Amino acid sequence: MSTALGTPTLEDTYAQAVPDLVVPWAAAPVRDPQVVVLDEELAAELGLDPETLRTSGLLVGRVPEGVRTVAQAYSGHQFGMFQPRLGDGRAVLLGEIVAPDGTRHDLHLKGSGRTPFARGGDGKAALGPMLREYAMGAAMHALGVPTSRGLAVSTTGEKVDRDGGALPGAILARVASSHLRVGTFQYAAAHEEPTPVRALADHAIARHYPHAADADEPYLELYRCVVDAQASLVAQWLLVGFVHGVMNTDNTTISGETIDYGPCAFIDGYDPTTVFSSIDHAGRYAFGHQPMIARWNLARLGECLLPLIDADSDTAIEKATTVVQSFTQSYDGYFADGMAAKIGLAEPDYQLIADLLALLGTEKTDWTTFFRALSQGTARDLFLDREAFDSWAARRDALTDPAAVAAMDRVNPVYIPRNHLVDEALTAAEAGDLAPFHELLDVVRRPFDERPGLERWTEPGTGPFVTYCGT
Ligand SMILES: Nc1ncnc2c1ncn2[C@@H]1O[C@H](COP(=O)(O)OP(=O)(O)OP(=O)(O)O)[C@@H](O)[C@H]1O
Ligand SMILES: [Mg+2]
Repeated sequence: MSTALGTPTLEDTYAQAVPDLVVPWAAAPVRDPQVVVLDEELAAELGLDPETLRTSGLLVGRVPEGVRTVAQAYSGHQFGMFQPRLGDGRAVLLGEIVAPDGTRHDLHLKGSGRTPFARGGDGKAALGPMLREYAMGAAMHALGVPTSRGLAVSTTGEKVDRDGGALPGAILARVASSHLRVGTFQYAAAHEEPTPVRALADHAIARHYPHAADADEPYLELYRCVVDAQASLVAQWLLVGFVHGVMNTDNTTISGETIDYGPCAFIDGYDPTTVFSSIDHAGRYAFGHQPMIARWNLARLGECLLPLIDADSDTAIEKATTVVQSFTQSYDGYFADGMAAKIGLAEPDYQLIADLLALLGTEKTDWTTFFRALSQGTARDLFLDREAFDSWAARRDALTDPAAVAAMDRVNPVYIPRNHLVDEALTAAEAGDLAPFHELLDVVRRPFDERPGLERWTEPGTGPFVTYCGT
């Protein structure tokens, strides 16, 4: 069913394809909605009129009659422990929008009230974390990393209780190419009847990897595609210095987009052991662990697909194992290609890259600053042990013509959302001052152009490097 809604039309192909994986559910009514930020560029990409969006109430869940909004079921491994029933506890899927360019996008609300999946939660979200998700999605998009994106954040006029304090409540309207997660497959597989993994897999193929439908082994091809998309995604995270923070299987997408910006942050100094989340005591989701964890999560997806991959279970395991093992090689290739571009090489040199990482790790050199300094010829000044840098640099047979230097500057950002400045902007926003948040957005939306007056955005924080884990 699709329903006209002024300009946009909300479709529900997901709910139709897998009705057992959704619960019809409406967003809770909002007393006093105020749109705090709206991404007009994203609205335009979707063919939506910003003014209609601001006034129609759609951004807090007011949909025209006949639109069937749903909460989606999913399971997940959280910090390695399987939780059979998670799902949208505080979210609803409003529907799918087909943009003028023909691409399909979910429009989803986060913080829109309790659903049957809420368990103990209040169904709400606080303004700070929703603004964090909005800003991080905008930053990642500007950096060219596949991501879900905030369309808008609205305050609800109500307070939410967090850590004993009352914070402004908010709803994030989020756009993603879908909300299919590894955890969605886990839910379908764990609840055999009547939730068909096959129908879910067919929907995923049609939506994200249509060529797989024509492959000899469509479900194996689907698996291959997801493994490859995640290998590419996680390589891009490491290349920009991003730590997701909660890489549970329910936060791992089938599309290969980044989703759920909780306790996430960008590193300052290079240190693979960096952990930002205050709840990640064992460092499971540390910066340098992310490729290994992605592969672990993808193995969980493979388990769900086994019955579709081959009727003989040994054969299915053998085929799926080959695919998940290919993650490492794919990841290494994406990462090495990306590093070659960052340091101005025509071809990856694995040893040179490994030695650079060791060098940067020794002094915890600022990851973002280093690569821009390298193209400017000032990287040496960043090191205490300059001879160590000199001997590495002497081995680097870099491209030196101006076009090559400019190409480096197109992949190495000047500005990232430095964690201490993000926290500063969110604290101000929660106190009613949005100016620092708008500055943050302005900075991260143009990450590659150096601009005067933004020097403090290139300075690392002084720690402690823990993001607040508020929701
Ligand atoms: N305040 C809350 N009320 C109800 N359920 C919640 C609340 N906070 C989190 N949950 C649920 O806990 C689970 C894990 O939460 P997590 O923080 O990963 O997801 P999320 O951030 O709410 O959503 P998403 O993954 O879509 O970005 C999900 O099932 C989520 O819906
Ligand atoms: Mg989540």
